[in-house]
Amino acid sequence: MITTSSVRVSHATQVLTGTVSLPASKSEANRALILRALSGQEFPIHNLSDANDTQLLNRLLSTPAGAEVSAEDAGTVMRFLTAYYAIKNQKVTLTGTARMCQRPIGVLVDALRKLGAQIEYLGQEGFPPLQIKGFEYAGSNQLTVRADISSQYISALLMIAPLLPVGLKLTLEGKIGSEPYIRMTLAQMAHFGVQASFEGNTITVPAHQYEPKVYTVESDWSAASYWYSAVALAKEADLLLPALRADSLQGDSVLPRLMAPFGVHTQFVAEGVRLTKQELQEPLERIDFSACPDLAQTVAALAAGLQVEVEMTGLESLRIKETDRVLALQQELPNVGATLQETEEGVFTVFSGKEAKNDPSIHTYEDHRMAMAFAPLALRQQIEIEEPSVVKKSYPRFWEALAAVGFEIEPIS
Ligand SMILES: O=C(O)C1=C[C@@H](OP(=O)(O)O)[C@@H](O)[C@H](O)C1
Ligand SMILES: C=C(OP(=O)(O)O)C(=O)O
Repeated sequence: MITTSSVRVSHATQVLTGTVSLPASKSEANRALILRALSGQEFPIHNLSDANDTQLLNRLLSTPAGAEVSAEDAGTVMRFLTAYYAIKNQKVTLTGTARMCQRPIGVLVDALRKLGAQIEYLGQEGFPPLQIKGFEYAGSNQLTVRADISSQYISALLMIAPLLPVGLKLTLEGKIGSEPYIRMTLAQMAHFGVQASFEGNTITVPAHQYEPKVYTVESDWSAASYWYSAVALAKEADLLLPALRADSLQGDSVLPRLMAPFGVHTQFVAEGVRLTKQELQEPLERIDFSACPDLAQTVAALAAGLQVEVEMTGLESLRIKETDRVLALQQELPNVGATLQETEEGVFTVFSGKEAKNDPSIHTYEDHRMAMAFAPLALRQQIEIEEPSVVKKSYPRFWEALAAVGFEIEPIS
């Protein structure tokens, strides 16, 4: 783990070959951990992510909850534990980093209150920290929730729904953002014996006991995106990304299709995926990130590196993630010769090919994806990334993995 204030990243040959070490998906791992805890049984979860988000949730679930619990900067931990502690009738104060206390949670708290949870806000209404005081079933088995802010509220409610006396009928209102994450939740619930139905905008979950069953977490497709970007920016590349599957539960497994126009060829092999270079395809279409918001920064930085123009939509949820990611991109892209401008309502265009700074330094705003999205640009010019330890949220061995395929990583104090 690099803990210096920044790292200087470069690559002498721009040729990438070898096997990349990928973390396991923190999304899948954190669902598996919550579902195991809700099952009340012990069973192995293989390939548990070493991401801080997952290690943190694992610790919090395997020790009795103290009076105050911190979800740190992990959205899934904050949202999933709010529902978990409520249904388990555990009295805790749930807090997080300063940024976490600016990330809304009102939709989830309102829904849990309707089900019978007693939850109070200790600071600003609608935001952590929360005091969870107990649960007394209110008799309702139908809820309507907004689906256009964060899918994590919906996943949190779905996972506890089978423990309610008669299950739950959840109606989703508005545009459904991050939908593949909702489907991932339902697929993992089905793995543990709970079959929900998702028809139109209504999800029906029966009351049912989760059944113990070994679970193996897939590698993280969001983390794979930085390698797709690296391949697109390299002169030559042949990389193996282990333990990724074509039949993934992760929405970010759209990468083979998304990255083909940027010159990356994906081949599914027995061990995972093999990435090689192919011709850049023109023209690049407008890309909608509402189903895969975690890929937006990767694509914006890559467009800057390739000096192409890209139109991006579906960025609404980026404003309430680890940082305001739209603003962070707008502030940092000019360092590498690009801008991000809202060209129509809801449409953001990366304009590139402007003059990049010499030895640019990228501020990362306590956001792992800012660090990882910009790092592959080192294949085109030396780049400094500030606060490199931020990657520990999802990909603690990111810098080591870059070094293993020829990137020079120089820690700077
Ligand atoms: O459920 C999950 O595991 C996640 C859902 C997404 O968040 P939103 O639903 O808030 O968009 C995604 O950005 C996040 O990294 C992980
Ligand atoms: C948005 C993210 O995480 P979370 O919302 O779980 O903090 C992310 O990992 O990009």
